[in-house]
Amino acid sequence: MKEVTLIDHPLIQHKLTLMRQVDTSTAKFRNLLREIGILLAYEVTRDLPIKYVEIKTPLSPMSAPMLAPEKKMVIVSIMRAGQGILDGILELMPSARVGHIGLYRDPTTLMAVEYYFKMPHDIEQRDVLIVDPMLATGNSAVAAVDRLKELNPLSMKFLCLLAAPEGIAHFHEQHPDVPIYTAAIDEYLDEQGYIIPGLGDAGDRLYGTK
Ligand SMILES: O=P(O)(O)OC[C@H]1O[C@H](OP(=O)(O)OP(=O)(O)O)[C@H](O)[C@@H]1O
Ligand SMILES: O=c1cc[nH]c(=O)[nH]1
Ligand SMILES: [Mg+2]
Repeated sequence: MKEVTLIDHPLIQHKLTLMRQVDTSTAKFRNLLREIGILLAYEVTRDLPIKYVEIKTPLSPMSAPMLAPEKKMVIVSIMRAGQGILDGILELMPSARVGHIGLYRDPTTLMAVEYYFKMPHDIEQRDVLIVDPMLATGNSAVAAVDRLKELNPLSMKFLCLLAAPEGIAHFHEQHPDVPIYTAAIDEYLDEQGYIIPGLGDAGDRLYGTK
């Protein structure tokens, strides 16, 4: 399949530019990521199926669309930085089930190291939306999908804010069946595996740890 969807809505682009700026505070960065999470979730759920139900307005009966109840989703956040997008998505979909996978990049090998994994028990009956603001080398996203595939969910999508071409290529090579949604594709990775121009270390900027 090998799909990349660029979600380049003007509101998202504007907010992303504010996030990238070096002097944007932790509080502003956090709020912008939450707001972008809402907008991204709106776009990425565009294909959710609907069902018609009979309702009454104050003036008339009608057959009206609602989300099909059998279409069950789980949002999987790659910690830490995924939590920032997750907060926005949950504002839009407050009853969504949530899974967490804790991964950090080893700074020398740039490989993902797992430290936490907790998913809803019925994930094999659900469609998974994995969220992480950054797709850099792609090692974290690939590791998350590797782990989730062991649990056999119905489908998976990967949603991020910024992707590097190298990360997209690596992810496509390993998981051509999982579509990527991103708000921007940047230029390249530097020697430390940071996205250029990027926004820096998303987790550190979100939580003020640097
Ligand atoms: O594509 P990759 O090269 O794997 O890089 C992307 C990963 O790096 C960041 O997490 P980080 O390891 O910094 O952990 P953190 O969120 O706890 O800061 C980011 O949130 C991704 O998970
Ligand atoms: O640029 C990058 C690359 C990986 N992780 C980040 O948070 N930022
Ligand atoms: Mg980090």
